[in-house]
Amino acid sequence: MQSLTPLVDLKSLFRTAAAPSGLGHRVGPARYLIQCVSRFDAANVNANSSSSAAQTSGSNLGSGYVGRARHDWQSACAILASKVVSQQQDTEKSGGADGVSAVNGHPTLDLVPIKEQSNSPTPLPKPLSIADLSPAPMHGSQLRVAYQGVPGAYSEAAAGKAYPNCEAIPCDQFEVAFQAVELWIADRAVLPVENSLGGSIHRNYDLLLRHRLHIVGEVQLPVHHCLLALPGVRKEYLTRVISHPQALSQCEHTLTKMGLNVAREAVDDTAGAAEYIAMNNLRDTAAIASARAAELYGLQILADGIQDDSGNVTRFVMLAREPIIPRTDRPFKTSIVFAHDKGTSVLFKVLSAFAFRNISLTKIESRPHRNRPIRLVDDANVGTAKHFEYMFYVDFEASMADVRAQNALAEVQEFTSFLRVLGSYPMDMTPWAPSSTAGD
Ligand SMILES: O=C(O)C(=O)C[C@]1(C(=O)O)C=C[C@@H](O)C=C1
Repeated sequence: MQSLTPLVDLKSLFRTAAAPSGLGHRVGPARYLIQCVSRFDAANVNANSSSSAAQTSGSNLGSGYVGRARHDWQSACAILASKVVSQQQDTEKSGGADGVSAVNGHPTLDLVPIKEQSNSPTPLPKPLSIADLSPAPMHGSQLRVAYQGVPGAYSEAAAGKAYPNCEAIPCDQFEVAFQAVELWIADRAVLPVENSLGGSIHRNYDLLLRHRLHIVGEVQLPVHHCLLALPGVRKEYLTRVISHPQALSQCEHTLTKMGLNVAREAVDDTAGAAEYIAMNNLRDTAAIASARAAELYGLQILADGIQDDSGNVTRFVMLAREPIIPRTDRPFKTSIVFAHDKGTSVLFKVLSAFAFRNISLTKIESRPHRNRPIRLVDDANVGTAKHFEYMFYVDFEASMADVRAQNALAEVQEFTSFLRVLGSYPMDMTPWAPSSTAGD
């Protein structure tokens, strides 16, 4: 009888996110979570109770975030990120990490590692209590989901679609959203990776590789853009349109057709553009953003549905510290990234490993190989050729629990010098209808 052995060491292909670095040896993740999350919770509750929460349908993403809570969260994230670095440096310098004072002039969170008991020469280890093990009291039952942008951003809507009852946590950069999950401040991150008109969001491909989070799901969000301005502002007054670069590129033709040949300026996110206009009372500037952003920041909708195509969809991935267990009872997708020392010549072989097994690829992306961007080739003695080096990202339609996918990856492993499974996760199969455009 033939014995079936797994062809790929699945464990080695999935890499797990580590506990917060620099703190792990003194404060375990659970204790770390108690200290930082409970502070933020207090700030959040205060802010939420003092502002009226405009609820999004199907989720509890309210405007309560707009005021203090968001500011608190964003400074908390910045402080936290710099604190981890400064703690690491302090620990390295002094061989110990006692108190941590203000960072960048901000008042700090209480993230000080637990001190040894000074009156006991040989402190006994303290038994774990149930409180050490259960993060539930700080979290409530709500999942905390980090996204890039401010309330009203499409990423916030994507977080609500992915996790309908979540507490959405705005982050000012993609990198901060990754760190929020790694540092146990958020449970998940929801980040855009590609848009049907604008293409890939390269930054997130690079960050997926740099960080150790796992893709645990995907959501596709129809993106319906509006042109927003202060009440009373007319199209003729505009000298500038601001938005996220993806949103600007998704509306380029429509803006031109509308006669808006004014300056385009890129900002961090669509809703942030709307907020900026409102905060600075800009009567010559319009933002491309969602109708929810108009509502949150008190702007009027000058034009509705200005995306160049009615089928404007952005695909987001959900990220977690742990992978999910792949299944075969529903359609799954798997995302991998690979490279080879001998450059792009292996690409055909890798792709054929999937073709042979009738596994469809849904996406292929290449990014510069940051560790070794250029390879010098000098085989003809006529100067030195320079080859650019790439990392290849491939999504394919199969679960890692499917033996076809395991065999394909075993083969891919033979052809590559680096291979990592970024995640195996359920495909977003929600029925979808194109949204209307300004021309309809
Ligand atoms: O700016 C926002 O609202 C975002 O959520 C970001 C983002 C993106 O990065 O592509 C998300 C969806 C749209 O495609 C436009 C912008």
